[in-house]
Amino acid sequence: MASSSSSSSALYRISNLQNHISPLEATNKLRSLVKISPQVSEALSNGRAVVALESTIISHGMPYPQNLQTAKEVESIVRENGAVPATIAILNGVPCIGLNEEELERLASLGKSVQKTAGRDIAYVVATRGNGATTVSATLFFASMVGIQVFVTGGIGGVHRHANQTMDISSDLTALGRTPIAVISAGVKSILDIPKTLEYLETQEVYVAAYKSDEFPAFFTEKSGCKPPSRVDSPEDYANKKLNRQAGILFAVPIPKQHSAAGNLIESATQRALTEAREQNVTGNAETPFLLARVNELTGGTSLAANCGSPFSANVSYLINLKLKLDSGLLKNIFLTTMAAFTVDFQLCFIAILVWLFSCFCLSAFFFKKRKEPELQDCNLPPSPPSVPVIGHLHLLLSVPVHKSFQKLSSKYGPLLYLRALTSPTVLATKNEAVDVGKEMINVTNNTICRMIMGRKCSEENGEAEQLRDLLTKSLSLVRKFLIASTVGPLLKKLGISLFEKEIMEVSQKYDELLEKIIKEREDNPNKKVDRYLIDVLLEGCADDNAEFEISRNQIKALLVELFLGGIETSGQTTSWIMAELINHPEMLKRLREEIISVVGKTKLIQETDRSNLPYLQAVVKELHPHSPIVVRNATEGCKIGGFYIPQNTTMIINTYAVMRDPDSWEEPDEFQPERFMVPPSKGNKEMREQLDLNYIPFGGGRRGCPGSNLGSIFVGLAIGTMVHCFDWSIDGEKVNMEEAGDVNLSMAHPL
Ligand code: HEM
Repeated sequence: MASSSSSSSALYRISNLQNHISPLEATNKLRSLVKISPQVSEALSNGRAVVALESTIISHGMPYPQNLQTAKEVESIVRENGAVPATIAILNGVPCIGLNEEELERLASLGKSVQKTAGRDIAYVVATRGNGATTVSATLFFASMVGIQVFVTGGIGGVHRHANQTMDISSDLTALGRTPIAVISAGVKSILDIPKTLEYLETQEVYVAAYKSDEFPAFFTEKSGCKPPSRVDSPEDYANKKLNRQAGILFAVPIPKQHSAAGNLIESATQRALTEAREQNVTGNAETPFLLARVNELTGGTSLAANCGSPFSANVSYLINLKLKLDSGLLKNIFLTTMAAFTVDFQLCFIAILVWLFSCFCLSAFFFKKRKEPELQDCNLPPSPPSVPVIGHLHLLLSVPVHKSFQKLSSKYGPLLYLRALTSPTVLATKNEAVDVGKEMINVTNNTICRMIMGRKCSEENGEAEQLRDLLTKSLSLVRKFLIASTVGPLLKKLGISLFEKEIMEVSQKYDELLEKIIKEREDNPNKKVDRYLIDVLLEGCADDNAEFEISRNQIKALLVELFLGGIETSGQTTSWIMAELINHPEMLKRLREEIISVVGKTKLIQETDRSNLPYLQAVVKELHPHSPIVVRNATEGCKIGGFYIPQNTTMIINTYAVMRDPDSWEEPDEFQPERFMVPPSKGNKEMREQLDLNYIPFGGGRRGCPGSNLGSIFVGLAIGTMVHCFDWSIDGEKVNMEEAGDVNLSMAHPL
């Protein structure tokens, strides 16, 4: 059953990492942490059939809510066949065998922010209390641990085509070799090396049989050209194969006839992509991403999946449908990242530190006299909500989503709040800060930013794009940590605790490797004098002792990281929110489209120069959801704000979210009303326009305000304009779900 009380401590969980070294001990310890659903538990003790299901296909296979619907459909087919489904996943560090509706919904809606968890990752995800979607190898591990004997999955991994150079062999195969479970799958995809996969399974002593076929199926097609070691024709046959061995059994069930047409289409696209890869000499690690992307392009991704999504049949063939449906979804290549999992992990570590600090403080309060701060005693500090002894208001700073809890406090105590995290003072200023921003936001994609900086995009094919996205997600998860660290960090540093150093070092090392590669490529570019981008100018400055500016190689890298971080996620999220609002307000979408058509026409694409003639487009873009709900400043010296005294070294948290939703400043602040920004530039409205500018702070403000706001406004206007101009939009259900993910960046809880 669920974890013991001690297991809720992060340190305890982290100590579990050592079990990685000793798998047997790990298995025993993990068993005590596993949560088995009442249905699965009852079925196992009564000897009823239980079918294990993996969860990576839910989190990474399709977008929400399609994935939820499919997961439920699959479970109900298992039930219809008289067995109990046990979908396996790790939630908040607890391995769950069998998910209830709520858990399934959560997993599905978290999507790709859940860590894809193979066997080797289990200890890490559990120890850091993360959310993990189990792959074949991890599902095998948990299923066998609790005594489940059958596992149905879409497909298993295999030996990659260039494994002789790359050693890329899926751990699914070794896991099968050591786990005595019957795995039913649709075979192995032809982008893998099927003959070598079968060889490897033989080495692992895995019994392999094709179901009612003399050929081993290739996932999308009935035939792969490879002969399976054996064949089974009925469940009885299967039962006869179920010997008491220590290795797994793999049953490969060919795609059902009714789906073979769609399967053949995917297969022929795969074959074409393989030929192209050979022609273009794409090999090694670059080959699989190249093939997946190319097959996606050639098949149109989801349209094919929809064709394959017909009702599941009553026997094991349902898994083929599932496979097809999910895998086509996978090919869609949608990368949705949120920071939810990281938040959880961070909070846990922090709680552990807190417990320790609490003890230290109790002792110090007992043994040492409190230092007085006479200079503050007569000061008119801002109002302060009740605090908890020793930790002060730290619990408020850690609450999620922090901007909403601050907004509530401000509505009760006023625009300026004095908070104390341990001993560090913090001021929340939530009103009318003078800022000089207010330009529309823009969708600056990863590619656009990279192209502007270095003249080429980070390529999907060689994995660079994925690498960059991964680094951005990790960096953004560190942002929240930095926010907290900026309030309590100096104190902890004094106590010899360095927060997140290891994590920061890892991320920065990976950035360094990626950027070093890009910089070298630019340095070796023979056309660099003609074909000049930002990076070339910076590199020239670095190499030239007499240049107008001085910049080191490391500083160039830091600047590029800053631009990636500042421009990519912000623009992407902002665009999603705006588009979601427009879809929920079809009359506004219609008005915007009419404006664009009247200026641009129906046959041309919207250009940068059209923007000034599109006031409604500009207003729509301005009516955004602020991507960074809080920005932070530090008072380097004591000062007065709004009549209150702010002591030196106070961290000031500006709640842009609350300012942008302040009912004293905005009429109906929670409503999407682009019209509020359509104030005619006549003299009479000057004051009104100035007031609007003062209240409008989604780009922060002052010297550290966003330097990319202007640049962004050009491209994002174009992105929104183009999407509205060129496409019809419709969604499942009546409205887009506008729930906010509770995090430091305002992302959609249910990505559009
Ligand atoms: C819709 C798009 C964007 C939004 C909502 C946004 C928002 C913000 C916010 C709120 C800040 C913090 C400001 C403060 O502390 O006062 C910031 C900082 C920054 N932004 Fe943006 N930004 C966007 C686009 C861009 C783009 C396109 C770039 C450049 C390519 C960029 C580069 C930066 C940088 C480098 C900083 C750090 C500035 C500093 O610390 O001095 N941003 N952004």
